[in-house]
Amino acid sequence: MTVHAEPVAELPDPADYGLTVVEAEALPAELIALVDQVRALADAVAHTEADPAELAEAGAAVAALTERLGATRRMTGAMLRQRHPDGRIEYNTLTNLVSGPVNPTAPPLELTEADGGLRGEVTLNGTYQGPPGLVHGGWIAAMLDQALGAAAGVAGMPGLTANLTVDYRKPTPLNAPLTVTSRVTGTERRKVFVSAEIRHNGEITAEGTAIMVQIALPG
Ligand SMILES: CCCCC/C=C\C/C=C\C/C=C\C/C=C\CCCC(=O)SCCNC(=O)CCNC(=O)[C@H](O)C(C)(C)COP(=O)(O)OP(=O)(O)OC[C@H]1O[C@@H](n2cnc3c(N)ncnc32)[C@H](O)[C@@H]1OP(=O)(O)O
Repeated sequence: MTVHAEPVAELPDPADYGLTVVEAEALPAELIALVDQVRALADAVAHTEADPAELAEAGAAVAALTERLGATRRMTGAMLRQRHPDGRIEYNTLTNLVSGPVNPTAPPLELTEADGGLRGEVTLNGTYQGPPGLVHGGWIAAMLDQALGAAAGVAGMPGLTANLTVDYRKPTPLNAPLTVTSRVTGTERRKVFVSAEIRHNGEITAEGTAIMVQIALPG
């Protein structure tokens, strides 16, 4: 494959695209803890057999909390900036569906640099269910897409997914540790070729490849 694309010398600052930037260390620990509580709440709601009176009471309590927390609201596209001790800077959308630290719908999947790419561990609860006891195929694709996009991003070539291919090799279990890995495999003009896998007990359950097209620099 011809290699033409160049990592951007310095990642574009999302503020130059008109986006709010939040420093990772500015996120209150209480917010992270609340997000975790809401994840557990979603799982409890999805599986509860509580009686109608208790459900009505819980619904009213949640509605009151929603109103209270909704009173102050960040912009939708806010970006998270992480400054690493070695000077590297990483950006992610704060409420990213797969790995946003303040999105209760996102599992706590943190991808960190390893073996020339990215690696992360995640255990998915029953709210990610497709077939009984198994992770939903659309969610598997979402996790692969994120790992693929983030691999291009940390390599200094952030872009949008133009094309995504997923192969489901084995059923991916719920409530079991999964490993997600990804890396850049090549570049051609603005195209960045990436590949990723999800493993359980060392065996690949799903793998994907994508073409990410590098975003245009502001201005
Ligand atoms: C807003 C930015 C804020 C600042 C950000 C700063 C830092 C961010 C850093 C890191 C971010 C980190 C992590 C993000 C992680 C994950 C996010 C998950 C990924 C997603 O969730 S992302 C959402 C879904 N995604 C879309 O919403 C894309 C919709 N789409 C489009 O926006 C356009 O479609 C686009 C831009 C893709 C291309 O449009 P375009 O006009 O720019 O480029 P063009 O068409 O000229 O194509 C150029 C070359 O790509 C080839 N090409 C194009 N399409 C192809 C296809 N389908 N298959 C095969 N090849 C294809 C052409 O053939 C040509 O190839 P060649 O060079 O060989 O001619």
